[in-house]
Amino acid sequence: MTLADSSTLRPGAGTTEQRPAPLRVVREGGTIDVPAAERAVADLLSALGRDPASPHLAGTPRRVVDSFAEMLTGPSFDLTTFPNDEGYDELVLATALPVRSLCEHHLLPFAGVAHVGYLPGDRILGLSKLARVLDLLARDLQVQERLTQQVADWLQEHLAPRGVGVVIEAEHLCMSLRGVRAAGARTTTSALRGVLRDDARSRGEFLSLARTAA
Ligand SMILES: Nc1nc2c(ncn2[C@@H]2O[C@H](COP(=O)(O)OP(=O)(O)OP(=O)(O)O)[C@@H](O)[C@H]2O)c(=O)[nH]1
Ligand SMILES: [Zn+2]
Repeated sequence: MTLADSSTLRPGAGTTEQRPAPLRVVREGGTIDVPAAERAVADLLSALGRDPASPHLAGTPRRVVDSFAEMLTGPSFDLTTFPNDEGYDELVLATALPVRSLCEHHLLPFAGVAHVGYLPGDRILGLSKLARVLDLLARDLQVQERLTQQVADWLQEHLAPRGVGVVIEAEHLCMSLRGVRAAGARTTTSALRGVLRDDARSRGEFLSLARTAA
């Protein structure tokens, strides 16, 4: 199935100097050809030696395509920001945000938590939007490293904070349920930008808070 790459998330039009409109975060393209996808799942069942016409499997192509559609498309939202009138200049950190994504190698889920923080510049972000950006970028065929970097780069570009930090800890079913079967193994990735990357004290504070939250 074809979905637009996460890099096609883009702001909507319309900002003014005095009262910026929120950026509309949308996903371009990525329409799923449902009948073709259902045929492909039925073909896969046949190729695996199963009878897709059996009463037990008759609804399976539809359910599989519904599941992929849910995991690969996400709702648009407004990236609401507020002026940082009080000049808040310490870390804003959201911890234990749920992450669910699909490994692009095996089409199996990986899931865990993310800790996403930023050092505000001129604007602060509606807190829920950290989770929404993460969720939308995660609804894709991914590797954990790319997802981690995409969240950091996207926030750096659209919020223009002084720094961004993202840590993701996840379990990959392709690694725990099959293959090497390392049940319970977790993978940690991080992406740091701006002051959180360049300043040792800020970097240490962010990583230690993220570690405490783990
Ligand atoms: N770097 C990275 N690798 C991943 C991620 N998700 C899955 N993989 C790995 O992708 C690799 C694919 O390797 P292959 O050797 O082609 O696949 P495979 O034969 O199924 O490998 P095994 O999983 O070792 O059985 C595996 O090592 C997976 O563990 C991810 O998010 N990041
Ligand atoms: Zn995998």
